[in-house]
Amino acid sequence: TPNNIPMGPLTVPLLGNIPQLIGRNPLLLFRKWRKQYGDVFSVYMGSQLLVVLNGYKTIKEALVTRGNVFSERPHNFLLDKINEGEGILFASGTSWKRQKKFTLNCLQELGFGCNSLEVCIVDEAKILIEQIEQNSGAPLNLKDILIRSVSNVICGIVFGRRFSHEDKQFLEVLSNFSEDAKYLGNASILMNCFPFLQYLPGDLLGNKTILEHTKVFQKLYDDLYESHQSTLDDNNPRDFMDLYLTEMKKNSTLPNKEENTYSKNQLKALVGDLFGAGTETTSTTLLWAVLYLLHYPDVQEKCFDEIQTVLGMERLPSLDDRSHLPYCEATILETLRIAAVVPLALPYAITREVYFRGYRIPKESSILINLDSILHDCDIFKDPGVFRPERFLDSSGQVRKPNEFIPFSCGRRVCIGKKVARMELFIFLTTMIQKFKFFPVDPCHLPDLEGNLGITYSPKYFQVKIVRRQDVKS
Ligand code: HEM
Repeated sequence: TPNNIPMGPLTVPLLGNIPQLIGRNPLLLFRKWRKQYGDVFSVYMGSQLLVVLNGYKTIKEALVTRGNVFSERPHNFLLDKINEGEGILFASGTSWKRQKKFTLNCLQELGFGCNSLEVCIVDEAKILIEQIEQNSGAPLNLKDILIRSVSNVICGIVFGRRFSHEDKQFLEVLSNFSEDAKYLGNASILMNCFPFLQYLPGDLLGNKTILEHTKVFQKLYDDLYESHQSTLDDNNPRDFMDLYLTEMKKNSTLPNKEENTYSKNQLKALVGDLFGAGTETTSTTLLWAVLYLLHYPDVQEKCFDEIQTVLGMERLPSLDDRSHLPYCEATILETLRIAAVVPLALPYAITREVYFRGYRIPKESSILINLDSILHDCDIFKDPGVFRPERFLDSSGQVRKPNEFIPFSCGRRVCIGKKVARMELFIFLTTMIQKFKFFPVDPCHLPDLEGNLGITYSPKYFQVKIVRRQDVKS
């Protein structure tokens, strides 16, 4: 290729590879292009070069061995407008490093991996069960209920409170986040390549809707910010917001203003990131789990039998049960693998020219980390399209995770929420399986296993019939 840039499919003038991608599942195309062009290939969105990295060795070499080069995010037209480069998800440089480190420490302090967060998740699981019970036996859109439960866990961490499933403001923010996640992937990529699209009449790409939604979130955030400010006790932090406000106060006395990366706007961006990154991902994984259980009823029964043997029907699952429920754990791992909920991680940027695996990657190129290429690699996971939890069990029935299993990515940008996500997935899923049995609404037409790619890869809309275990006729 000219100038030793990675090879890739033929491009159309001005549009690059957009015509091949429109209306198709990019993940399937990327699988095909990997076979044709190898583990490092190029795709053009307009004139913008995206280098797609595939396979465990290549991705690990980039994100871990050369993590100093592969750790920045590209400018994103929409998110720059919303977050002004602050927060974690789409921030870069010193500000990102400080905010990520601080957030990780806070999450640790607030009970990541220890009891208080677990209590919050178990309480939320009880409410989830009540919500499902109200609709037992009728076709149900489980997605909305799951989003409310999962985001209440984030609310507990960030604001120290939960919201009722009927709270109008809460419901509006959640429905906005869901809609934004659908639009964000396509809208922001296209708008980055063709900024003039923002001036088109109407709102074909959803950019105007997304910006409108930020106002609703801003109102909720402002209310909670004020109430935290007025009741703050530096010595008794109640939640993430309190910890941040205390740190902000400390930093405001720094003589060198450049050093201070703590601000009200920065906090708003962080809260938005924790919601955005923590809610859609985890609830979508749970939804995929239910969808796969509909397709693989034997797996559902094995999980139920294991739970019944270890816990019975009454005692609710807790994190201590994880090691005693290896088949359930393996089912969660298999869902994280097969669903690949964040299949292309988040885009990376190269801020200077880089030589990688013999190729030249020009400055300002974007990099896509194709996690799907690992999680569906048939050399690592035999028959990758088959849902088989046993692949995560060793010969003695204990959980076994290969190093290549990285649904949360790796290196400096690794997901900060992977512990909390794993806790939620375990408690929510095992509690639901203990109490209910999932049935397809129409046994002759199971919901589609091919999903939609936005920022996450999510199932197409489906309903499920959920029946209380005690009401199931054997
Ligand atoms: C099943 C659930 C989840 C999955 C599969 C998942 C996966 C990922 C992936 C693949 C990335 C991209 C890393 C990269 O760019 O290389 C990421 C980033 C991130 N995740 Fe998660 N995540 C999940 C849940 C959560 C939760 C619960 C939180 C918050 C509590 C969270 C917070 C974040 C943040 C803040 C980042 C950005 C990290 C950075 O840019 O430095 N995630 N996640």
